[in-house]
Amino acid sequence: MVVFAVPAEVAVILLDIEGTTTPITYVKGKSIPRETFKNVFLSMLTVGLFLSDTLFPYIKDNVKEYLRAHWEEEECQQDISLLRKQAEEDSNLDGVVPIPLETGNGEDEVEQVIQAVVDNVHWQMSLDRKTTALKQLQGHMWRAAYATGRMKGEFFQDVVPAIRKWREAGMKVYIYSSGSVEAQKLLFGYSTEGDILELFDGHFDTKIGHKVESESYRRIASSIGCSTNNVLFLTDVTREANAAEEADMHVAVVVRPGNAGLTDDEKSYYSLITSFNELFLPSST
Ligand SMILES: CSCCC(=O)C(=O)COP(=O)(O)O
Ligand SMILES: [Mg+2]
Repeated sequence: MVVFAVPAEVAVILLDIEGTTTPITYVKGKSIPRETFKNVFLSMLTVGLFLSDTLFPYIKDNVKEYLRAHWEEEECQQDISLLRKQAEEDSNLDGVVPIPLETGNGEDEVEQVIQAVVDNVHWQMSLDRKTTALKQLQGHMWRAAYATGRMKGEFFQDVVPAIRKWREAGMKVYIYSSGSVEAQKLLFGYSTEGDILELFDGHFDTKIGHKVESESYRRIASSIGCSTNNVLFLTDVTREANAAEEADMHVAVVVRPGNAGLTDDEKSYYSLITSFNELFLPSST
């Protein structure tokens, strides 16, 4: 087993979600050929099993219905204002879908605005954008899906036992994901392992800054009340690892089944782990 020796100055472990604690297939869905899907689906029905939904496909399939059902609510209107503002900022990007203002001109107009929001969300998701506006709407949509048990957070099997061990060793554990803090709390609060929110000392999302900008990692350390070199950041994305390292955090790149491949240069430059069990804490001697 490869071992990553955690430097003695590290007191905080900061975790990414997608590709680090949680399979990418749970976030983005599985691309299964139609025929295979039909067969799997039929055999699941036969044995009375049903898979829980995965995050992004749920949004794509349900966004229109959600907007229609929640249109009059303040929270939904705030989400749309934020998406509209983001679309204005994106006006120079190829394929952007602007979101018109509603002027109170009847149901047809509402349907047109809803369709624009749906198209904008689909466009952003096709590019896997991590805008705060998109992530905020997604978080609100997942709330009902988790609460009804239609969705349950999933983790690689080493994740929860390792975090418990780190905490027993005195480490603080935080999450930093592009998913909104609300969405993070749903994932860990309604999971296949039950409610495990108590395992985390706090959560950060893109409101603190984007994950590929080093300033975000300085802000996180300052918000935790420690120096950046007291933090070890675990992520599957080397651009994020690079930004954290630039801010003087320690980093290890997590290699999981289904993650994007790394170049030879990335493989030789970064410390790589394939399981949280490969972290060796100073106190575990
Ligand atoms: C609460 S998890 C939602 C996942 C998500 O929306 C996402 O964009 C994943 O980003 P990450 O920063 O965890 O890789
Ligand atoms: Mg990730």
